[in-house]
Amino acid sequence: MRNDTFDTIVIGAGSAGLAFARTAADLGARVFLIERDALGGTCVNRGCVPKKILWAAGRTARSIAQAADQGIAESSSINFPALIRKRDAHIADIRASFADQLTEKGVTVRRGEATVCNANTVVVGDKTYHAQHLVLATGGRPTRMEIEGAEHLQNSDDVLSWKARPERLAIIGGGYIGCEFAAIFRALGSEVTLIHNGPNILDTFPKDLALHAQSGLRETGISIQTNDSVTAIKRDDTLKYFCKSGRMGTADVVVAASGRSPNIDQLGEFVKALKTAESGALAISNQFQTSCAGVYAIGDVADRLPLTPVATADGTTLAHMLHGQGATVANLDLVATTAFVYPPAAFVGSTNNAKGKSGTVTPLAQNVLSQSSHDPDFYQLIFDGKNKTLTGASIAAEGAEDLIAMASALIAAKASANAFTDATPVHPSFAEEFFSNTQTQE
Ligand SMILES: Cc1cc2nc3c(=O)[nH]c(=O)nc-3n(C[C@H](O)[C@H](O)[C@H](O)COP(=O)(O)OP(=O)(O)OC[C@H]3O[C@@H](n4cnc5c(N)ncnc54)[C@H](O)[C@@H]3O)c2cc1C
Ligand SMILES: NC(=O)c1ccc[n+]([C@@H]2O[C@H](COP(=O)([O-])OP(=O)(O)OC[C@H]3O[C@@H](n4cnc5c(N)ncnc54)[C@H](O)[C@@H]3O)[C@@H](O)[C@H]2O)c1
Repeated sequence: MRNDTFDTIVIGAGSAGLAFARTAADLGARVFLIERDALGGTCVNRGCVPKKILWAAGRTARSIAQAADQGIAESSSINFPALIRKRDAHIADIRASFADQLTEKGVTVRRGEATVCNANTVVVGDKTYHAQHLVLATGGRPTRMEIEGAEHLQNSDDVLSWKARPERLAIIGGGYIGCEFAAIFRALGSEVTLIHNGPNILDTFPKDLALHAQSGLRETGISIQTNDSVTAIKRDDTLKYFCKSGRMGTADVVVAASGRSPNIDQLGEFVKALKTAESGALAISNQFQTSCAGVYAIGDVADRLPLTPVATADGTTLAHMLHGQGATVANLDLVATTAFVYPPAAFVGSTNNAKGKSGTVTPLAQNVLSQSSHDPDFYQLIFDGKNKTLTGASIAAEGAEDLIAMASALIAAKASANAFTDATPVHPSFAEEFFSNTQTQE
């Protein structure tokens, strides 16, 4: 058997590419996986994992700072370099375990930058490889802002490789990344300004949840400038940023978190000619096929939802489609998501500002609990007006990133409003409050 010819070539060993390669190999396919950087891609090396470790440290710092309220003596000092060393060692272990798994499963891994010649041919360095199927799983990168002094900006890749914590931080963009970094670095002791170009942060989230998160971030001392943007950065003896509103600020670091762009352009002319969607990502069919037969796209490079669980699910599904008995494509309406602020803000399903949703949405219950606590909890349940089945949920509370998965399962099971009346939650608990309000406000 030729060692340059495979059943499938996969470009990119991030969440999507790894899921595809592992599953396809389990199904008996000969898989060739190309990666130019570290195994694990964005999520493991410069995304979810390093971010969540910092988030967990920030949560601990906040708990210690609030301990005095509970009669516990307060004392905290953060050794940032030690935290980063521990985090990076953990990430190195994950990468090593990926390498072992791929070897065990017989996936051929090639390190280097891939260029696509046609639907069946890929070049890495001076070698050419062939396959029946080609899977593009090249992910995305931070979008470069085109402003005066852009060379002074840092991005999420830079933030997650910092060895020291900046004292004064300005962040441009109030999406997931901007809000999470703002919350984390504030919790770790930095002075933070967040500059967002819309009327409120987290503008892809249900409005009430986004406003709740915004006021929570402000309460921690983060300065949030909405309907504003940075137009220029200048460095002389200090780093200065100039805003559209006329405001000016100084910071040790200015971070651009204004969005991400799919990695399409570096793959060669053949891929550049594939059809893209409005989002800029590759347009795909409901079988993940791009505009060229035999060429597939999964993960952030494809026009889906740029989240790890979607990349992983789609990679697994496509492997079953190409090398197994087929599989059902993950329903994006059931994908739960969380912004890791404090407390985490999570939602799933239809929202009061969801795009493309039809029918009536009736928020049955909405409440702010624990007025005396530092982090009031928030929830919102959306029921289909006619059938009173649960179609959406928002939660901002300690543990919301886990609770929201239960809401997703209830939506999948088409739970009715009665499910909340029939079930008896724990006392005293957050669930107790929102179950009983659902019952009384129906
Ligand atoms: C700061 C941050 C925090 C995040 N937090 C979360 C979170 O908490 N939860 C969540 O669900 N999602 C989160 N995300 C999003 C998540 O990381 C992505 O959705 C996910 O990693 C996408 O996986 P992927 O496999 O599509 O792409 P990637 O993981 O980006 O992998 C693509 C791989 O392709 C390689 N590649 C690209 N071009 C080539 C080429 N020409 N040749 C060879 N190799 C190539 C790249 O080096 C990379 O390793 C976060 C993202 C960021 C940036
Ligand atoms: N917890 C998570 O699941 C998580 C965390 C991080 C990232 N992600 C994924 O990564 C994707 C990218 O995240 P992101 O936060 O970079 O992008 P984003 O598109 O979610 O948010 C960017 C925000 O920046 C604002 N913006 C753009 N240009 C601006 C400017 N010039 N001035 C001020 N504001 C500006 C936009 O209005 C937008 O709200 C997300 O959509 C998400 O899918 C997920």
